[in-house]
Amino acid sequence: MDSTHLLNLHLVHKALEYCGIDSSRLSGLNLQLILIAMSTLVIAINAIKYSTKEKQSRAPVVGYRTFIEPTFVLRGRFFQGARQIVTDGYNKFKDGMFWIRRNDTDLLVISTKYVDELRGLPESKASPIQAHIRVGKPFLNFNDLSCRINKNLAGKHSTTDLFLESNLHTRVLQNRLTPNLGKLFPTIKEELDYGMARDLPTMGYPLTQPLSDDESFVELDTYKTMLRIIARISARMFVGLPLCRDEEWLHITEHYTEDVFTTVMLLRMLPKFLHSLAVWLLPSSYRVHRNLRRAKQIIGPIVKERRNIQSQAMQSGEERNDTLQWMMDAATEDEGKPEKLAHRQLIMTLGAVHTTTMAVAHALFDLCAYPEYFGTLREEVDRFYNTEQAWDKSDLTRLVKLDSFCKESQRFNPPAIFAFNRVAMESLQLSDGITIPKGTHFVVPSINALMDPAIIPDPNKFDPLRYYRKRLEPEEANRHQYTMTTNTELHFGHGRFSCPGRFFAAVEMKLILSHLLRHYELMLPPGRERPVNQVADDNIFPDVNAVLLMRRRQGVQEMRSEGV
Ligand code: HEM
Repeated sequence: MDSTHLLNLHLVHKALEYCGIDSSRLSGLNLQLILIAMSTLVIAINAIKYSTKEKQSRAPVVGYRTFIEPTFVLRGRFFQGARQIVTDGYNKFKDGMFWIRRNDTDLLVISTKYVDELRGLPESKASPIQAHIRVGKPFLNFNDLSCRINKNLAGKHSTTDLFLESNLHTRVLQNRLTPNLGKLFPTIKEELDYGMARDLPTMGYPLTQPLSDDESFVELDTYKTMLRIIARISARMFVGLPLCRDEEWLHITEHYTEDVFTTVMLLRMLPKFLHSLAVWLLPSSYRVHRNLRRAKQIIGPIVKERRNIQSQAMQSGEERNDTLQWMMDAATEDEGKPEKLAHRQLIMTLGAVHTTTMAVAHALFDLCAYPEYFGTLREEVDRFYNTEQAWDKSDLTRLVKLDSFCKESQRFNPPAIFAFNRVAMESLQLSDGITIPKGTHFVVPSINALMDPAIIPDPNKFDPLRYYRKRLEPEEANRHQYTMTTNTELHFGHGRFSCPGRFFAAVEMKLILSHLLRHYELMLPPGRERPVNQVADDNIFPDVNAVLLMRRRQGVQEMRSEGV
């Protein structure tokens, strides 16, 4: 009799003793029969459990290299290798579901075919906020999957948990900022001009000096310069003058997001029970809290002063058109507390500034990597500049080639591998009978959908005018725009909770690109290729250190007195 068999018999003895049966009175054969019966029972119980489990739970886990690869190794590999792992899963299960293991959590990746039936669900059923913000509980509760999930932004540990309290900022972006973009256009452009004149490395804009043929190229620190310009424009919309030109405020808004992300990425590497301790030790977390404290000190008095002026017989003098004022107007008593309004300014900045900067940086890198498109885009931009009529937002919507370029650049360089992050707040029954259990964090592989030849022809070709060409068909003229979302074009989300700031982002982006196209020559440094994107888990970033070369463009005639 081998040692395993002995051990089994010993366990049978113990089990029988535990049940109050005197096992010494049973023969060896009986014991073996009992052993077989117990094993059969265990197998049967498991088989019943498996067959009655909801179909979804059987979704396969992708990424393991071999069946003996430890899960912590797979999670570690996901940090840099997410794209390949998800692509492998997509290629095998694109019409179904599969699990991926991230350092902090498991995500259920679902087919794009489910997006249409899920996109209208309310927060109480499929919650994006829970998926982005909430922090999982440190200890497991096997009855509630959500306890095992640490959400994308680690909630209170990164100070983003204010999102959970209410959606005041989203209401304001949807109801005030987006509908007023036309009216706000001159203000946006004024801030853009101010930023371009101050922050670009080539001075001399507006073109006061004649250009010489041999004017040399200078380096453009692409990401950092665009970040500053976009932080300025966002601040002008969010808090208005004079704070939007305050160096400390701009610094806070630029760095809050960076430090939140650094904190979140570091926390993901640690077990959850260490998070509360780690946030006290991480320098990035310290900076998050310091910037938040300072933001409250800065915004608090402004809110009080504005309220004082308003209460003095509503004589505010000029109408304030910024999100701080709109939030003050729309807030409930609790939402309107000065420290909460300050906090919300930073939360909104978190959604607005780096996302748009990344998109602009990617577009500039793509422009320089495909310089053959400079001519086509410049021709379109110049046509609009070379008229005497004043610029407005509708001019931007007529920049259809530039719009198409932005969309194609985003297709190749989205902000993340996944979109449509949701947590099932209750069991979700899908139309094909599959269930997503309560508490599951699910996502859609948006990057793969837009690289799938079944969805988009010749997907690996960078074709910046593909959407422009589609729009030449009369019935398609108003479709395929940068800001439009569908169940396969998900980089701004889709449906009820799609990005409320994307129309503002598109205005900023097209203004910046058309300004640069109009006034400057840009190129990659000789011998360099397009800067390679960086990845961290499912996030995708442009190379923040990559430089481009730029110089003023020759022979540009300014028709407009304001010198756009
Ligand atoms: C190119 C730039 C941008 C990209 C790629 C982007 C992308 C996204 C995505 C993917 C979502 C999640 C949608 C979902 O859950 O399904 C989102 C949400 C959000 N975005 Fe943007 N965004 C951009 C610019 C902006 C700007 C400029 C603002 C502010 C003015 C903004 C404010 C927000 C807010 C507040 C949310 C949360 C909405 C909610 O769940 O209530 N975003 N964005």
